[in-house]
Amino acid sequence: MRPDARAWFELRTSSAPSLDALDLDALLRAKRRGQHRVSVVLPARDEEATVGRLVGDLHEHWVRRTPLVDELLVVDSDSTDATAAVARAAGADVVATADVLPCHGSRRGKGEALWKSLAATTGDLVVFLDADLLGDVPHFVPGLLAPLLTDPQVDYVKGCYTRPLEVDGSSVPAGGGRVTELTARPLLNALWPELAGFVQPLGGEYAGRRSALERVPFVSGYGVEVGLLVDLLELCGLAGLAQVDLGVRRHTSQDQEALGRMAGQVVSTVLARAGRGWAGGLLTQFRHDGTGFVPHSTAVAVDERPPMVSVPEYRALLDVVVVG
Ligand SMILES: O=c1ccn([C@@H]2O[C@H](COP(=O)(O)OP(=O)(O)O)[C@@H](O)[C@H]2O)c(=O)[nH]1
Ligand SMILES: O=C(O)[C@@H](COP(=O)(O)O)O[C@H]1O[C@H](CO)[C@@H](O)[C@H](O)[C@H]1O
Repeated sequence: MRPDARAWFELRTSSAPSLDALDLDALLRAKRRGQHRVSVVLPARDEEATVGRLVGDLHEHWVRRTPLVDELLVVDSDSTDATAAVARAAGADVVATADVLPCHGSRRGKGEALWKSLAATTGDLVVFLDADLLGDVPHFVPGLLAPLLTDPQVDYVKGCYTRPLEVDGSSVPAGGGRVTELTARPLLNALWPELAGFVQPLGGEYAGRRSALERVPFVSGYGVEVGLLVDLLELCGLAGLAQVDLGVRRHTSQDQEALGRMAGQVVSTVLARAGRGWAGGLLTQFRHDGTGFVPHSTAVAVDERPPMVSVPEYRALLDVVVVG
């Protein structure tokens, strides 16, 4: 690592305490002192199998028992299953991506759900968690919030963790984060070496100040995490970014072909931010049909939404919230 990345890694990497070691009173005092409002957002597409337990845990710990979270929102991203009903029954508010800022239409992708969530929440601190997380993860929320509640210089916090890989229902202790290890990390080291200290640049668990999040574009698909990292580096500087060790992160994994398409979106975003671009924006992959290889192409061109602060309807919403 370059000296600046190494210095950042030493200074801005912290560890989240376990739930029983957490000083909840101190956290709540910091929240009150800063007059903070906390929104937790779960983007979800077809997550009925996992979203209920996850939302139930979060609601029990951080809404019912301890008022750390003021809004718990699941953004239903074109689900075809019972994600919305399961999430609502477990205690979350639920909104369909298409129903937020409808005048701006609706695009496919995780980043679209995250962008729209800014117009569907009111917290000055926003926590994002994937909805396919497995295991006990309530400590992720205070872990991600702590740097924002205690250090005014920090605007954005990424979770980091070890990443087992779920294969055919069984879990192997390492091997997760395939796009991170095989695509994002080499590219970021090459093009933004100051970001080399991020352990999980693509991780789906992160938190930020609304004042920063609303000033950067949101890539509509899976390029959203790498896009946010590069754009927030520019907006906030490396000193404004932090990471917190959350322990272990397990989630439902996709197959290699799907991750190839995800990697295509990540590469497309990196090339766009590096001032290059992907001519044609098409990724060609191959399947074998028993007699020969069959090519099939997927569009991976970057599609992104502008900084939310530039959207008139969003500013009108904030005026209402401020006045109201
Ligand atoms: O179009 C999409 C794709 C994904 N997701 C959600 O974004 C999170 C991460 O997506 P996924 O699990 O597909 O990625 P992985 O974790 O496998 O990298 C999950 O909560 C998905 O339900 C979403 O809201 N809209
Ligand atoms: O980190 C990664 O390599 C990918 C794939 O993880 P796995 O190999 O399925 O554990 O997962 C992340 O990347 C996506 C794109 O940034 C994020 O949207 C996901 O939340 C995150 O899980």
